Amino acid sequence: MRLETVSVIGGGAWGTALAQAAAMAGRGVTLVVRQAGTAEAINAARSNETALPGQTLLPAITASSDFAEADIVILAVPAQATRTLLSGLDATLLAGRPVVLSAKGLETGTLARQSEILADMVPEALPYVLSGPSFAADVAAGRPTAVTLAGDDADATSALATALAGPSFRPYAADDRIGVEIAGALKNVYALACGAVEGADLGASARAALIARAYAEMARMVTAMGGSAHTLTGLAGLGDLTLTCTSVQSRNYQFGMALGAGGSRQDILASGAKLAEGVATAPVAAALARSLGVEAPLIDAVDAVVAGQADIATIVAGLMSRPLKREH
Ligand SMILES: NC(=O)c1ccc[n+]([C@@H]2O[C@H](COP(=O)([O-])OP(=O)(O)OC[C@H]3O[C@@H](n4cnc5c(N)ncnc54)[C@H](O)[C@@H]3O)[C@@H](O)[C@H]2O)c1
Ligand SMILES: O=P(O)(O)OC[C@H](O)CO
Repeated sequence: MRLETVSVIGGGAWGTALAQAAAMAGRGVTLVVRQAGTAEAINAARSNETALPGQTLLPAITASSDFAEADIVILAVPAQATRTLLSGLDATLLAGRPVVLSAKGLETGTLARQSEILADMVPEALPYVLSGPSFAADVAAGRPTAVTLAGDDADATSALATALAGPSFRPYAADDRIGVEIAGALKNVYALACGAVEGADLGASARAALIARAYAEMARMVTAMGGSAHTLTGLAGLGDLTLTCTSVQSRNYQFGMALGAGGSRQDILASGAKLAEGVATAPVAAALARSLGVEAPLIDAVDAVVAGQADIATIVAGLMSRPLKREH
């Protein structure tokens, strides 16, 4: 299959960074944004100053408000926007082509993973999931980054990984789309919790304990969903959980810090917080855990705090007084 040209749909931080990564890999790239004026501004400045300031875009990138035909399509809009986005695209331009899903979240209402949304909307597309520890600013600046790229056909996934790999961007091919998607969605929920630990000044020991118990909870969720817990030993699991749960640079972590300091979801959003996917995913993950019969006290805790149903002190007291049990 020809893998020369790439359309990245979504002109935010991540879409811009992935466009840059694809250009570094030698691909010809169209960065598809919603407004013609935005495309003109990006092309004129050779930079997407609103979404990813200070990054000069490579010459192989052209911004456009039209979705043109490409060998590889990368979707990089927020998880809650994927269905709307797909409903407005010409499905014939996606049929039989690799469509790389890069949003990290579960859909409100349907509880769907990103690739389930794609299967609903464009069943003829070939789904791939890209996830792992990767801040947009790092990727765009050419700092070393490694991610997981999961797809159903091993040879085709390796070929796609090769087409997107560059000197500073290293995709590892994998086959567990479910595990990778659940890991990417849940790490944002746990990053809210870890940020709250920092915001409430509960200490580095509490944060490390939280990360370890989050990993165990994530493994229960992935297994119940039909994925492999082994996937979590990789970049999309341990890698991204570590990055997002320990970095003030993470938007989910920042949102959690504000919650931990006593802010309400409404106030934090009103103060202009950046996209924090865990906020929408927490209640979906809690519903998913309930539907699967999976014990998920950490997801439930984040859900309760985000919904304003419990304060941090009450949540911590509740978690610390759960019946003692064996670790494994
Ligand atoms: N920023 C990162 O470091 C990073 C890294 C890995 C993954 N991600 C994931 O990428 C996804 C997008 O994040 P982001 O950082 O780019 O967010 P962002 O807020 O910077 O940008 C989101 C973009 O999506 C566009 N958009 C929203 N709804 C749309 C629609 N219906 N149609 C077309 N465009 C639409 C917005 O105009 C905006 O340009 C999230 O799921 C996030 O978890 C982000
Ligand atoms: O800034 P965040 O919290 O959305 O995290 C960005 C990436 O997902 C990190 O891998």
